[in-house]
Amino acid sequence: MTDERDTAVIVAVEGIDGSGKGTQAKRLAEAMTAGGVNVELMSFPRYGETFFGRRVGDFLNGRFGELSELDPFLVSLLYSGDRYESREVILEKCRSAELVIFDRYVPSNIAHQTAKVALENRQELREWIEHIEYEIFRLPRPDRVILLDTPVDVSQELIDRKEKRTYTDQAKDLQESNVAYMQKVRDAYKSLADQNDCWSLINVVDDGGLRSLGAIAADVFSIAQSVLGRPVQQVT
Ligand SMILES: Nc1ncnc2c1ncn2[C@@H]1O[C@H](COP(=O)(O)OP(=O)(O)OP(=O)(O)O)[C@@H](O)[C@H]1O
Ligand SMILES: Cc1cn([C@H]2C[C@H](O)[C@@H](COP(=O)(O)O)O2)c(=O)[nH]c1=O
Repeated sequence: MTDERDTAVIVAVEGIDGSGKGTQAKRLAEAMTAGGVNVELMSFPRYGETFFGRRVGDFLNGRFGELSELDPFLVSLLYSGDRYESREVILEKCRSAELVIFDRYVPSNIAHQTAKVALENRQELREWIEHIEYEIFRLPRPDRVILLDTPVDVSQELIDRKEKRTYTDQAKDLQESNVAYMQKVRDAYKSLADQNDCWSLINVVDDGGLRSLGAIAADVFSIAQSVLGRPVQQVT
């Protein structure tokens, strides 16, 4: 048995840095709570809360070297370690809530690390990460992954709007400042969404430019509601 989840439906909100994940995950939690759903929200990495989370912060501040110098197979372990240390908290939330929302989860590790390797090595790295996180660490799999698909130039502007982060004094960390890398991550995310039935893609930008937070939130709510399998009243 690899999945010790009890009853909670797990939704992971994903996307490149600055795509609005934190904002939309929080809005979804608030809207579902207002509609009477018992919700738990968790964000990864847990920078200040776990040993590995602090090491992720070190990595993103460049302590271990430049992106190109670091093997993504090994980098992925920092993030997996953060979730492994959080395993009891995750399982407790899955036992107590009806809906657990993750602002980034295992798919972030798959998209970000596979974007750093050649196309022919991606499948191996993806299976590596899934084996470690879901089989060895026995973390629950998400029921639905919601991808907020955002052009990199737009996400770069949105990162600039972010408040100061706890793990870095820099406006953009090691990965965020690398636009070419972020484009590869976007492509990796889109290809994962194409390949997996449990992924839903939401466009953050349309012909009119950046969509409003409310319009995107309505899409996110509708997907989460369908996974929950019951109507939830939307309190405005
Ligand atoms: N559709 C939008 N319209 C206007 N502002 C937005 C939109 N989406 C996000 N923002 C703003 O952009 C900034 C970044 O959003 P947010 O922190 O939610 O992104 P994120 O994907 O969680 O970023 P990261 O991965 O770097 O943590 C915030 O100030 C947020 O309010
Ligand atoms: C959870 C997780 C994250 N990452 C990457 C994605 C981002 O570049 C950073 C986290 O930055 P944020 O501003 O706090 O969202 O780390 C990853 O590669 N693997 C993961 O599991």
